[in-house]
Amino acid sequence: MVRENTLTVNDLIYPMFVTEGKAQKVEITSMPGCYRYSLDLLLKEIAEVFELGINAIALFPVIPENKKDDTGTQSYNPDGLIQQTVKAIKQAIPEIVVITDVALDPFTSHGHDGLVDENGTILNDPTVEVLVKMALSQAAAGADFVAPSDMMDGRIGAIRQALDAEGYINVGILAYSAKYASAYYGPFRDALDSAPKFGDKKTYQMDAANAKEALKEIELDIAEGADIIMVKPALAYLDIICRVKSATNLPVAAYNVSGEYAMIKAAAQMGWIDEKQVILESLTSMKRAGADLILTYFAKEVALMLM
Ligand SMILES: NCc1[nH]cc(CCC(=O)O)c1CC(=O)O
Ligand SMILES: [Mg+2]
Repeated sequence: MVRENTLTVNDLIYPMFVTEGKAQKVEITSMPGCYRYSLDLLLKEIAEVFELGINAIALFPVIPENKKDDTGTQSYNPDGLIQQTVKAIKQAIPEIVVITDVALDPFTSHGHDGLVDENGTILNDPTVEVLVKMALSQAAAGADFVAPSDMMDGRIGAIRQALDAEGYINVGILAYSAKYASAYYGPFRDALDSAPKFGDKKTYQMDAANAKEALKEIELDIAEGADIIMVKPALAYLDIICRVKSATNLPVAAYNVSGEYAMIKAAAQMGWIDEKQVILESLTSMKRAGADLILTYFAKEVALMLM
């Protein structure tokens, strides 16, 4: 009766990986229970999770090496993997909310989230121009939200302006506003073969030691038109979720990332923890910290647990 926070399936957004081809369901070694799906099987899985009450999915593409290049040109191909996938999902299940990732790393041969010069320096403004084209191509395909996970400065305002100018006034922006340069993304980068080929993402993702900086980042994205702001990762950043929640009335999302998922799976496989209880406790802690929405690879398992 006096419980203050209750995790529900409505809080969950399910990140899903799509790959080219047919009849593909390839498990991600470092993320047991997570798969790269080809579109035909992805649609079946989405129908299943929608039935379980999951109302929103976040899509991530697995792009073959031979389609990657230094400028991520496939990212804004109107007939690209993500664009085709969004169209097919909205045709099959129009009610499910489809959130697309806006960042160049799955599409660049170097694996960085943006364009880089010969010294490996990220080129913020030229990258924003490409991200705008990417977001427009996703909106044209039917995405409900575009989710810039790149951390370039000014990309939220530029994307908002471009979406509105092209008439996509109802396409929302889920901004990865406080995204840290985290080692917890390892398994995800395995899934997409997208680890940076040189250097790291510390020049554009945040320093894990900083909290006030997150408040500056969300302030900028809110002023630029973000509809939802995100803190990422989640479990080691509950204090950031809490500070951010107190600083805004916008919905706050938390991303329970691949490394957090993999750790629980590994400990559970060793028989060292009660997996279901640890999953529920971890996600409830994110809600307690202030998360209104949680992107989590546990979404389907939790939906089944909460039935
Ligand atoms: N920019 C791409 C992106 N979008 C989501 C994640 C990580 C998600 C996860 O680890 O679950 C990443 C990887 C990265 O920034 O390197
Ligand atoms: Mg920013």
